[in-house]
Amino acid sequence: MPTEPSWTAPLAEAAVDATVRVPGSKSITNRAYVLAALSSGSTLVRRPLDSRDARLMEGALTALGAPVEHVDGGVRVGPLASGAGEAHVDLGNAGTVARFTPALAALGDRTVRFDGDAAIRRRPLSPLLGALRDLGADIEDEGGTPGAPPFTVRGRGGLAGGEVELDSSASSQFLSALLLAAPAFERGVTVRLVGEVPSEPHIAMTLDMLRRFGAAPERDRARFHVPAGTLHLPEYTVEPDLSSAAPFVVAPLVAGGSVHIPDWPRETTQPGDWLRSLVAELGGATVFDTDTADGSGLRVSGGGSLPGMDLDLHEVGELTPVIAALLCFADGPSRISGVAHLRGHETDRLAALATELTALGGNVTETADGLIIRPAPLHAGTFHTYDDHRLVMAGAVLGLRVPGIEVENPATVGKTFPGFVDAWTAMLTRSA
Ligand SMILES: O=C(O)C1=C[C@@H](OP(=O)(O)O)[C@@H](O)[C@H](O)C1
Ligand SMILES: C=C(OP(=O)(O)O)C(=O)O
Repeated sequence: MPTEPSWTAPLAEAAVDATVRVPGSKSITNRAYVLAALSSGSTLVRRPLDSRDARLMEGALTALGAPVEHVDGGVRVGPLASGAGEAHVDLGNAGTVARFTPALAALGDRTVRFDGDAAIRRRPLSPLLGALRDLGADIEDEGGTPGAPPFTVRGRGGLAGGEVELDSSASSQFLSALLLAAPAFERGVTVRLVGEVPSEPHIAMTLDMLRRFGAAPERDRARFHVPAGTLHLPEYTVEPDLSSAAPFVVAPLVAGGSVHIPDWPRETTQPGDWLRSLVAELGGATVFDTDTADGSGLRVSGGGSLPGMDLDLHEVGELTPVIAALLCFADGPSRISGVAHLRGHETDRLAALATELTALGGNVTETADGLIIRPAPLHAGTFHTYDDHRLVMAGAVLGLRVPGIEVENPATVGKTFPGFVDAWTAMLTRSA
């Protein structure tokens, strides 16, 4: 991964007062691309995310035989075309690519090798590969850790489908992967979940998007059934990424003032929408505004002191780094729980946050499934980011109140938000 000099996260010299446009949702963009590739006709995906993870998905689908074209108004993705031969898929450190694309290879007829960054080799995958094998996929481990990249999928031109058991407790993306590909199996797929699944909103997102593309998924508690069917949706417009919006949403709680985020959806399956209730619990306010010069969106305001919080983030785990940074400024102790699976994210996020916040003077301890954060004054220092985009965002939040926070390798935020540093700097420049 390319690295660059560290970035001194700017201090908020005044209350914030800014409009911030955030890029398209990673989770929605990469689902739309996968569903488009599984469809009978092409889909124009409007306002998609353009970032490392989105480009990796575009590259994966191209390698698997789907045409992907950047056109006026978005990205057009066409159906997967059959074709023999060998292909290679670069997973980078994109969970969505690593989890969503092996099933597509198993349904095709190429021999496809999957590998990516060193970090993706350590992230959980084997329960999904096991379920795909149970459904008839031919997947060969290549040395290393069994059930982890690198591995090779030998497509046999289709799979019958049927019923399969899945443990999706390490990542909701295993379940989403089977559900997204299910309509292309001859008999569809029925998944019986064992254990709990985190990130429930992302499962709702998968079911919602399947329906929009014409599938008929059904859920009965831990049993999911998606019948075989033909998908097609000529156009799909991607919502702004509400998890990428998280640092901007919490900025007024730390610095005072308000931030307007255009196009925040009134209804959404994105986990980031939960931030609206968090802001209210922390003494801030959110309002949907319709008549600003920048169009309709969400206005977030804050200003008072922050109480300590007891938060189970099981359903919204990807928000943890930014929330942990925010809670360092609370005037009472906080506990974050329900996120043991974050140890298998871009990095072990619980260990990384405890280490980095402690090094800056924080009183932060790791628990088995979360963090305990007690009030303590923070000081200047380097905030290491472990090639994790959300740690860059967390470092930026710390810098609002603590002078001299040096965020290491800020470019790694390009996984989901390539223009983050500029957008953050502009928010503070306009507000000063
Ligand atoms: O399906 C998705 O798009 C995602 C699901 C979640 O994964 P986990 O369930 O592994 O946390 C989330 O953290 C990730 O950022 C995106
Ligand atoms: C866990 C995350 O990413 P991925 O899609 O790589 O799992 C994340 O974005 O917080």
